[in-house]
Parts: sequence; structure tokens; C-alpha cells
Amino acid sequence: MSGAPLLSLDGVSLSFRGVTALNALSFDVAPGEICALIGPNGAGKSSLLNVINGVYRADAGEVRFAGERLAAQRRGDAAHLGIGRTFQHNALFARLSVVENVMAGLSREGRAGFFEAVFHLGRDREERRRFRERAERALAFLGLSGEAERVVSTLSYGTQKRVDLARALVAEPRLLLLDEPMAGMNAEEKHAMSRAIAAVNRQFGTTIVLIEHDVGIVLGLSHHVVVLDYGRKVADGRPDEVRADPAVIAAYLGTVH
Ligand SMILES: Nc1ncnc2c1ncn2[C@@H]1O[C@H](COP(=O)(O)OP(=O)(O)OP(=O)(O)O)[C@@H](O)[C@H]1O
Repeated sequence: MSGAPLLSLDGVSLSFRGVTALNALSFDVAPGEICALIGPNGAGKSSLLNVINGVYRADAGEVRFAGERLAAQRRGDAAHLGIGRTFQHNALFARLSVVENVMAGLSREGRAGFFEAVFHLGRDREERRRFRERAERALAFLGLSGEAERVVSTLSYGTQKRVDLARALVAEPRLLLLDEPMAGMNAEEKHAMSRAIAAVNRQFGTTIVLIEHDVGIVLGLSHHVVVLDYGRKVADGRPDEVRADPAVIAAYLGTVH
């Protein structure tokens, strides 16, 4: 890793009424890399994303983004700083069209409120037109132009997850947090999502931190892997280093060849 990290965690701890979710966790994420967080259920992966995103505040330690300390951020500040996210459970508006959902990813930026930005309430038609163009570009990039006018609830699960990625991407985040972007997908959908994530990273240089359980996908997609267990860091390195780490093989990767 060379140069200053984009994201840096130093001694981050978090507990919920006596349950330790994160235990003195430290690691750096370099600009432009795809960093995967892996570990068994309850290891602390989602809690960690929520600390980076400002939903939870660490009990101890420091999170720095682009050199700035994040400890004092309020909910929603992360998006303004350039940190976007997708959700483990579908957070799309099921009855709205695909393009309307992606435009919703821009509502924070606008002068108009969410409903004005998405619907034709048009106090600010010019803004709406610009939002729509940006949403259409994000959809085209992810191969979803043909679905723009479809209602989200009529799409397959895998396509919905790519719409969620487009919704996060449209705001052009510097750091994108993806919480199990391939959970519940079949093999074909996983490969489509994996290609989409790699394309976003390559094309826009977006730094990505993702949680993924499918170790085969993680090793193929990411540049950097951090392994967690009971809130502690078990390993941290390139995929080939992590894969060869005896502690990781013993604790987690036992069946990977
Ligand atoms: N909001 C909460 N309230 C109480 N305990 C919580 C909360 N969120 C997480 N925990 C606890 O913190 C620990 C870490 O959970 P977390 O969800 O971060 O793990 P995870 O690695 O994301 O797990 P999974 O793979 O199952 O999503 C667990 O013991 C969990 O029960």
C-alpha cells in the first residue's frame, strides 16, 4: 500500500450492552482499492460498516476518511462527505420505477426535496432533468437502460440489487460501502454483480468496502481482505496472503483450495 489511506481505522471498539461487536480494530483502506470484510456470522462486519457510515458511533478509537476524523458526524453526513452505501436488505421503493429509485439517490444534493426530485411536482424542472440524465447514465453503465421505466417490484432479485448499486453510484461517492451485495443470489446473478462492482471500481476509481460471505467471489474480486472474528481482526492483506494464512485457514477458510 502506498500513499495516504482514504479510510483509516485505529483502535475502533463498539459494544451493545456488554456484547462486544468490535474490539480494538485497526486497518487502512487505500484509495481505489476493493477491500472485502469477511468473517463468520456475528463477527462484527455490519457493525463496522455502520461505524464507517456514521450510523453507530464507536465507543473508542478513531475513524478517518480522507484525513478527516469522522467521530463527530451526524446521520446523513457520510453521504455529504462522499460515502455511499447499499443495504443488505432491499431498501428500494418497490412501487416506483427503476429510474425514479436511482434519482432518489440524488435527493440529498438537490434544492428540491425528495418528492419534487422524483415526481413531477416540478418547482425545479431543470434540476429534475439533470437528475434524470445522471440516473440514466448510471443505469446505462450497469446495463440497466432497458429496465429504466419498469416498476421495481416486477424485477428479479438480482436486478433489484443492481438497481440499488445504481442508486448508490449516481451520487458519485468516493467510498462505496456494500453490505452483502450478492447475498441470496444465484451463481449467474453473483457473477453479474461481481462484474458490475469491478467495473465501477475500474472506471471511476471508486474505493469499495464490501461484506461478502462467498469466499471464492471475494478472493477473485478484491485487492485487500480483512478477516474478522468476534470483533477482532484475524488477518489483513492481499487475497493470496490471506488465503495462505494458517490462522485464517484454521478459523475460517478451511474448505477453500
Ligand atoms: N443493534 C444491535 N444491538 C445489539 N447487539 C447488536 C446490534 N448489532 C449487532 N449486535 C451484536 O454485535 C455482534 C456483531 O454483529 P454484526 O451484525 O456486526 O456481525 P456480522 O459479522 O455483520 O454478522 P452477519 O454476518 O450475521 O451479518 C453480534 O454479537 C450481534 O449480536
